[in-house]
Amino acid sequence: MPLQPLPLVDAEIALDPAWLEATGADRLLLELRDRVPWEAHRIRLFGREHASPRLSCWIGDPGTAYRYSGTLFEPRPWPALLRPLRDRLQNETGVGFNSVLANLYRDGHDCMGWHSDDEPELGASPVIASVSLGAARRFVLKHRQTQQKLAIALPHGSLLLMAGATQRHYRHALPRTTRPVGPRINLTFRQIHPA
Ligand SMILES: O=C(O)CCC(=O)C(=O)O
Ligand SMILES: [Fe+2]
Repeated sequence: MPLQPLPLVDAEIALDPAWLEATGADRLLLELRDRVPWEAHRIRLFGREHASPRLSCWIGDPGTAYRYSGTLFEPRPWPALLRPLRDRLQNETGVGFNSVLANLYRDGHDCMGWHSDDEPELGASPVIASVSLGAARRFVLKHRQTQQKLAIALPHGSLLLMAGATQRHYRHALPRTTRPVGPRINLTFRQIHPA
């Protein structure tokens, strides 16, 4: 299924709900869960350090260190099973992704707060390719000025592409849920421009 553009002012965003076929997505979910060196990153919020409410791993080519929530993360090497995904994304988008932030949301308590992926090393108009595996969760975008909101379910095997001015005008979040949900892995492929 092709990427479908989502109607949202000041944004360039598109979704393919079934970018990966189901068995490939199943295998990726299980293997990533076992093989990625998941860490509880420390994040700084209002001057205090907390363990972030999810597990993460920063993966990338040498030279793609990433400053995020006040901490500098050195990249872990690419696991072999992510290379075909990165190559396919590069072929389909023309973007040379050199890094990926992997997040593991163990259950509905795990979440991600409001933010934009607008760190300077991502450049002026970052292209973010977000692949979701496992439990479908609600992803929410909110316009910085108008507060206009869009909520999208991100199903197993989906690809969400954010580009253009999306990060400038919108913040996004993955809210907590009280619904009983299984684990979810999200991969946000990025292009870091080394300083
Ligand atoms: O888990 C998601 O779908 C969102 C992840 C995200 O926003 C990020 O990694 O910056
Ligand atoms: Fe993000």
